[in-house]
Amino acid sequence: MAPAPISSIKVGHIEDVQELRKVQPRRIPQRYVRDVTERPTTVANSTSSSMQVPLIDFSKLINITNTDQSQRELSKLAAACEEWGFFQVINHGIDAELLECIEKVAKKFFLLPLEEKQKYAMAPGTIQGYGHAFVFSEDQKLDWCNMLALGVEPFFIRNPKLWPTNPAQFSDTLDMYSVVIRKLCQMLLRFIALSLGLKENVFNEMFGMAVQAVRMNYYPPCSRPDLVLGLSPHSDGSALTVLQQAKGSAVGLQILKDDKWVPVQPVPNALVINIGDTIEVLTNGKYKSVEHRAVTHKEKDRLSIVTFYAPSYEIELFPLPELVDENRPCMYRKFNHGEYSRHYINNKLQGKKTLEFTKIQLTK
Ligand SMILES: O=C(O)CCC(=O)C(=O)O
Ligand SMILES: [Fe+2]
Repeated sequence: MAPAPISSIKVGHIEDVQELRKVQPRRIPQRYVRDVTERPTTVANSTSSSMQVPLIDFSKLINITNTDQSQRELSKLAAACEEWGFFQVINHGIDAELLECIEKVAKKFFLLPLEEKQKYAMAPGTIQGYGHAFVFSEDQKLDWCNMLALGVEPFFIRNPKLWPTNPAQFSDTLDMYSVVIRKLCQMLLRFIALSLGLKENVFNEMFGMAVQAVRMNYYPPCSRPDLVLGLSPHSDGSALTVLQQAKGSAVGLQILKDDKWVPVQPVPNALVINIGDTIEVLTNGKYKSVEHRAVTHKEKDRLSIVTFYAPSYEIELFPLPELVDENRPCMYRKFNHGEYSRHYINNKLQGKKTLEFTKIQLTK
C-alpha cells in the first residue's frame, strides 16, 4: 500500500527465517528473541482457548426472502463487530477451488530458493515485495515470518516488477482471487452499514477508488515458539481485512479480547474478517479494530493470505454524523486517508498505537 518509499533507513542484516530453519534449526538469533514482557506464553500474555470468534453465515445474510433469518444474522454481525471486531464468515459463496489455488501458489512461492524470492525483495522502508515490512532500525525485534506484500488496486499502486512470475500461475490466480475478495468486501460493507441502522450505500462514495493490497505471511516452524512472535501485535490500517488461514496450517492467529489472547481456530473454507482502523473511525469507535498477533509452532508451518480493503487515498475520514451525539461525542479528528496510510507504514507494528494519530483526547 506504500504510496512513496522512504530512504536512509538502516535495518542491518536480517536473517531469513526459512533459511535459518534449514541450516540451524535450533538457533534463534537475538533479533528474534522478544523481551520478556512481549513473549507469547508469559502470564501477562496468557491465552484463553475457551472463547470462540463468532461465525457469520453469509448465505443467511443475503437471503432476503427469509427476512427473519437475515435480520437475526445481521444482529449477530452487529454483535460480532461491536464485541469482537472479528468474525469468521462461512457460506460466502467463493469457490473452494479458488481458495485452494491461492494457497497453492503462495506456498509454492515461499518454498522457492531464497535467491529466487529475492528477485522480488522489499526495499527498506517500503512494504511491497518479499521481506520484512515495518522494520525501521537495527535494534528492532523481528517477526518470525516471511512476507510477500503486493498492492493490487487501484492500478497505480501495483508494482509489476514485484509480482512473482514463478510459480507461473501466481499473478493470474492472485488477480482472480482479488476480484472475488473485493466483491465480498463490498457486500460486507453494505451489511455493516445495515447492521448500524444506516443506509446500505453509506460507504459507497468513500470506496470509489478503494485500495486493495494483499499480504501473504509464511511462518516456518520455530524451535522456541515461547521466545518469538510470528507477527507483532497490531491493528490493521484497512477498513476491512479478509484473512485466509491455509489448510493444514498450525493455529497461529490470536486476538486480544478482555486482556486475553484468543486463538482463532481455523474453520474449513471460512474466511476471517476483521474491522480495521478506518471502520473504527467511521463508526466513532462503535465497531473497533482489535489488536491481533500471530504466534509460531514448534513443528508445523503456517500460511495466511490477507487482503486489506481500504477507502480511496484522497478521502477525508471522520466519524459518520449519524454515530455522533451527546452520549457519544466525536472521538476522532478528520484526516486524509492517504496521510493515514503513510503514517501507518512509517511506523512499526505496535498494538493500536497508530490510531492515536487521529484520536481526540476527551476531557471530562
Ligand atoms: O497470519 C495471521 O494470521 C495474521 C496476519 C495479520 O494480522 C496481518 O497480515 O495483518
Ligand atoms: Fe493484521
